Amino acid sequence: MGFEYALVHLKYTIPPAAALTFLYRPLLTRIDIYRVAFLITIAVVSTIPWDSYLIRRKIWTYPPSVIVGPRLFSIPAEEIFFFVVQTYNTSLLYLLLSKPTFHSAYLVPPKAKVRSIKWCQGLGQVLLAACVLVGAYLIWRGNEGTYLGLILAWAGPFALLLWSLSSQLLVTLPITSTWAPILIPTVYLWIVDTLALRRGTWTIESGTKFGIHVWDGLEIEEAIFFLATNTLIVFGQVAFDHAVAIQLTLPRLYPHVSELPSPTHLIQALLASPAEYDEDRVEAISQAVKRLQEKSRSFYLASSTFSGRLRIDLILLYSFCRVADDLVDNAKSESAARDWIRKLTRYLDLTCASEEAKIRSKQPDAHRYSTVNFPESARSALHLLPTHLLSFGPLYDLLEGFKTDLGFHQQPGSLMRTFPIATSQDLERYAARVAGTVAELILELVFFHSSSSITDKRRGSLFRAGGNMGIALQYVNIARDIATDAAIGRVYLPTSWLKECGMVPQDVLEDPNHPKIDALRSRLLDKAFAVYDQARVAMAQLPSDARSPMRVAVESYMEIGRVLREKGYKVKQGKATVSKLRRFQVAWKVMHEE
Ligand SMILES: CC(C)=CCC/C(C)=C/CC/C(C)=C/CC/C(C)=C/[C@@H]1[C@@H](COP(=O)(O)OP(=O)(O)O)[C@]1(C)CC/C=C(\C)CC/C=C(\C)CCC=C(C)C
Repeated sequence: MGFEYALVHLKYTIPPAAALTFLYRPLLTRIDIYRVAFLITIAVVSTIPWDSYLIRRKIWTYPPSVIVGPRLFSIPAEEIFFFVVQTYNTSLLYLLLSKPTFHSAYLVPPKAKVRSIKWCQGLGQVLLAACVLVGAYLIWRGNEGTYLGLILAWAGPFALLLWSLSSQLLVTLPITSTWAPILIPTVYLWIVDTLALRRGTWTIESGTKFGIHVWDGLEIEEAIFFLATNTLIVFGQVAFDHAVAIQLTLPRLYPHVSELPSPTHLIQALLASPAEYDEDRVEAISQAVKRLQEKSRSFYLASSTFSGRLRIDLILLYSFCRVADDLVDNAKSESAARDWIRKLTRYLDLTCASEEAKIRSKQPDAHRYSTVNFPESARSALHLLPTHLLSFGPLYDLLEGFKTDLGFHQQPGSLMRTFPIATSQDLERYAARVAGTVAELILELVFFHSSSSITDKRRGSLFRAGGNMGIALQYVNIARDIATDAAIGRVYLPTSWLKECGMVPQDVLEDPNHPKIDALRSRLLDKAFAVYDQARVAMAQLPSDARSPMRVAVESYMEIGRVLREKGYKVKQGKATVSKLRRFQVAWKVMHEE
C-alpha cells in the first residue's frame, strides 16, 4: 500500500479541478451539471473494460507500493478517479472557453464554404476509419504495436461516430471551442505523465510498446492516449451542444424543449436530416449574432451569460431594434427617415393583425410587405422578431421615440435646425420611449422563458423598474455620444441645461468638447446613476435563472458611464470604450455577487 498515485491527484489533477470549478461556478447551470455527469458516466463505463484488459495483460502496471489498495475489475481506485477527474477538467475547460460561442449560428455551413467543409468532413472520416483499421492490425500483429493498437481500436470508433454526427460544428466552430480545450489539458497531462513514469508511479511494460519517445520520459503511446481521450471528451461536449442547438434553434421541429433533454432526444436531434432545418431561420440567427457582435460589445458579452431559447430571442430582439434604429438614423433626409418609420409601423400593423388572427405561418402579408419595402439585409431581422411573445405597445412606442430624432433634421432650404429636447422632461420622455420600451420587451421575454412563476404585482413593479433602468442606460448612451451626435446635428442635452451655462445647442455642434459641456455630461451621468441606483434594487426580484445575466447586461453598459466619469478615458471611433479586460471583470464581479 502506498500513496504515490493518490499524491499525483492531490498535486496535479485536483488543483486544476478546484480552479476550474471556482472560475466556472457563477456560470454553471443545471444543464451543465447534467452534461458533465452524463459524459463522466460514459467515460467511466466505456473505459473500465478496456483499462481492465490492459492491466490484466500487464501492458501497464502499478506496483502495489504506490496505490492505496481497492480495485474494481483489477483497476486501482486512483485510476477510476483519473477517468472522472480528467473528464471533469477537460469538460469544464471546454465550457469555460466555449461560453461566448453561440452554437445555433453554426448549424448550417456558410454557402461559400460548403465544399471545403464537406471535404474536411470526408477527410476526417477517412482518417479516423484508418486509425481503427491500423489499431485492429496492430493488435492482430501483436508485440510492440499492441498498446498503440488497443488505444486506436478503442478510441477510434467513438471518435468516428462523434465526428460523423457533429463534424459540421467541429470544422466550423472557433478553435477556442475545439482545439484549445483538447490541446491545453493534453499537454498538461503529458507533463504529469512524464513525471509519473519517471517516478515509477505507473509503468508501461516493454514488449507491447514501440519505445519511441515524444520527449525524454514520454512514450508515444501515452501521448496518443491523452490526446485521444481529451479529443473524445471535447467531441462529446460539442455533440451535446450541437444536439441542444438543433432543438433550441428549430422550434418548428422541436416546439417544446426540455431543460434536461434525454440522451434519446439528443441523439434524435443529431440524426435529424439537415434538409429538414429551417435554413432561413438559422441564417437569420447567424446574421443577428454577427450584428450584435459588431455593434454592441456590452450586450454581446452579456448575451453569452443567457442560455436556452431566451438567449436566441434576446439576440433576435436586439437585431430588430438595431436594424430599425439604423434605418432611421442612416436615412439621407428627414422625409426618408420618416418613410422608414412609416414602413416599420405598417410592418408591425400587418404582423399584429396576423398574430391576432393566429396565423403563425410566417405572417404572409407582413412577409410580402417587407420583401417589397425593406432592403434584404434588414428583412431577416424583421421576420424573426419573436412577436408572438411580445406586446406591440412598446414596439410602437420605440418607433414613436425614433420620431424625436427626426426633429433634429434641417428643414430643406433653411439653415435653421430645431432641437426637440428642450427640458429634462423631454429628455426623460425620449429615453423612456427608445430605451424604457426595450427594457419592457426584454422583460417580457425573460418572464416567458423563465421556469419560475411570477405574480402580476411583481411583474408590474419589475416593468416599472426595468423602464427606469432603460432610461438610465439611455442617459449613459447620450453622455457617451455627445460628440458623435453633434457630428450629425443632434444635441440631446436639454436646451434648458445649456441655457443655464449661457450656451445654445449650436455651441455644442461647433465645439462638443468644450469644458462647459464636460460639466453637463457629469450632470447627465449623475442623473443616470441616480435612476440606476433606484431601479437596481428591483433586480433581486427577477426570476433566478435570468437574474445574473440581466445584471451583467445592465452593469456592462453602466460601466461605460463609470469610464466616462474617469479622467483620460480611451475613445474609439469617437466613443468612450470599456476595455475587454474591464468588461470581463465587471461580468465576473456581477456573476460572483449572486
Ligand atoms: C443580452 C442582449 C442580447 C440584450 C439585448 C438588449 C437589447 C434588445 C438592446 C436593444 C438595443 C437597441 C439597438 C435599441 C434601439 C434604441 C436604442 C439605440 C437604445 C439604446 C441602446 C444602446 O445601444 P447602443 O449603444 O448599441 O446604441 P447606439 O450605438 O447608440 O445606437 C440603449 C441605451 C437602450 C438599451 C436599453 C436596455 C437594454 C434596457 C435595459 C433594462 C433592462 C435590461 C431591464 C433591467 C430590469 C430591471 C428590473 C431593473
